[in-house]
Amino acid sequence: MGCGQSSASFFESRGLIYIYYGTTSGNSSRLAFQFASQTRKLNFLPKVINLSEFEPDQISQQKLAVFFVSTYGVGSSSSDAQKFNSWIFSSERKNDEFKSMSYIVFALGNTNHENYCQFGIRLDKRLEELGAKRLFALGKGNAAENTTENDYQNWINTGVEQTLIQTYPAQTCDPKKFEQSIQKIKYTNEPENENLENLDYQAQKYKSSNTFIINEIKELKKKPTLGNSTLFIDLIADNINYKTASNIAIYPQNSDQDINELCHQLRLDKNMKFEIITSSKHPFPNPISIQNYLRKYCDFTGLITKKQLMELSNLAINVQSKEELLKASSFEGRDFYLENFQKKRESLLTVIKKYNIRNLSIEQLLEICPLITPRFFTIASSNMKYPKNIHILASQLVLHEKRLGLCSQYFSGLKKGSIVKGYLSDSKFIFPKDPKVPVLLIGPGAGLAPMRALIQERDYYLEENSIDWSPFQGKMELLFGCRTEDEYFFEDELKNYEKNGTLSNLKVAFSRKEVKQYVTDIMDLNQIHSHLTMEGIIYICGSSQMGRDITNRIQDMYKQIENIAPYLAFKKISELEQKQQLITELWG
Ligand SMILES: Cc1cc2nc3c(=O)[nH]c(=O)nc-3n(C[C@H](O)[C@H](O)[C@H](O)COP(=O)(O)O)c2cc1C
Repeated sequence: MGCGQSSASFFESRGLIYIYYGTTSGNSSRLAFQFASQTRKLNFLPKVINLSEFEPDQISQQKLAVFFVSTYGVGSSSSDAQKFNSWIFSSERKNDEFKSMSYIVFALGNTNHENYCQFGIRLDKRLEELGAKRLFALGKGNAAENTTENDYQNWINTGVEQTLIQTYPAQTCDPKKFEQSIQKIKYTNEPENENLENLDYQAQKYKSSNTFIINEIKELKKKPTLGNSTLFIDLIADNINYKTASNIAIYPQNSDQDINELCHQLRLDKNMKFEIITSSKHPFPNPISIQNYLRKYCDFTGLITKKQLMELSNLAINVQSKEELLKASSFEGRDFYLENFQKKRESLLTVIKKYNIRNLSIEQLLEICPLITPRFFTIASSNMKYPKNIHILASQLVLHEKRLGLCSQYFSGLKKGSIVKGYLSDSKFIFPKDPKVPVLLIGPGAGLAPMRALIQERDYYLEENSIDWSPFQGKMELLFGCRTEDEYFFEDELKNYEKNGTLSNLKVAFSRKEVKQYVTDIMDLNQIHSHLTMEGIIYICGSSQMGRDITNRIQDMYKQIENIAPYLAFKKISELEQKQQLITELWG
């Protein structure tokens, strides 16, 4: 098909729409592609571009651009958008440089973080400052409750599409002039081709990622139960120079069981191979077998989205099923969706089984299923102590009624010798600028991961009698928290570090013992005050809720000890973050 979707509108188009995204864990790219498919249906010609590939001399001349950008750190962008971030906020930009552009921004973030959606908010303002015309009010997607995708859909429903249609009437166009990105497939007998060249940013990233062999994988909890288990994974990292306490992103895969169930339900022959017919870049290497597409790329076990429900409602044969799916996909049916789909963490797989949908094609899967995105872990080892191994800790996630999250499911099927794909990226756990300052590490549960790496780093230099070279020459103290002794990870190792002087102090809070304590209860506020006065650094890792509780305690400390007003105590937290005296990495 040419420009439009139907033969009647074959030569009709509303023109090019540039859709930019900046992402780390894939949410922004997922929405960018979803938006592209929605605008394509409106006869626009979408061009999806990762912000790492923006063209400085062209972007400001583009007439219509939509940005999907996530926030990381102190109002900053994801790392792929860093270059764009510096460029657009540079004082070299002129006030009317973007006067030809109309734009819309959708910001992704998480309300558990201090700077909710800040990068998107800043970008939205900055484009206006540079003369661009804001076509629609900024949208925001909140990952805190996993509602990013539905926040997006609700935002779309407030009139984004109507505004676009009204502003850009369809005009006759030359279909050859525009690149098309409609994905058609063709079944083939050709061999699978892992080396396809013309890949988009995400696929390129996957292709160029490293492979790691599992050296050891074991449970850390003495009495693990479903959903209360933490794996220790030791990956062989020969020839890979990783940074202590940095991040590793791992690509999970769907299990044989889920693939078989999906193929059985949709009557797909998993050994059939297909190729994607597109003049744009490919989302993954192909030709590929259905089973490999489903295993490595198709995310069909994530929370079902309203868009997927809408597509499934078109395919349901039973009238009641059709109505229910349609209701769940609608704005009015949001409570119905929440109760029956979101809370139960239903996925495309569970819904097609429940509603007996049998006629979903590979083309439709490509259209409505996002690609599997990597999961990030903070490295739990020091590259000085373990130069050839990367350690991670992975807590198990149960979605609903014994169903595991994709990555937990993937890890549960791995053993010594299994191969995983992933890549390294920076974390916020940088070393102190002044190695002599004291550091306080707070990392309950799996939040211990980066702390263990930092402790190992100091221990390495002490063992080598070369503490003057260590990035941690000042005192190092650890506050760890868990429910009972059964969950006291690396107990012997940590006690040893205290014994040999690597740790000046090791304090553990048990939340399920007679005296219930959380890490916040073992924080000595006077001591923390003098720690910060000495320019000491506090590293925190764990759940967002725990991170908030800890920063609230630090605010209490300022109120009590310095006797300052609550808003000033609050401000102190951002100041500490800016001065890199408070370094946090939080999840959930
Ligand atoms: C290490 C880390 C830091 C984050 N920092 C912030 C932040 O400062 N402000 C915010 O609103 N969201 C923050 N987030 C949440 C992400 O922006 C959110 O999960 C978003 O959906 C990610 O989009 P992406 O998958 O496209 O990267 C952070 C997430 C992580 C993992």
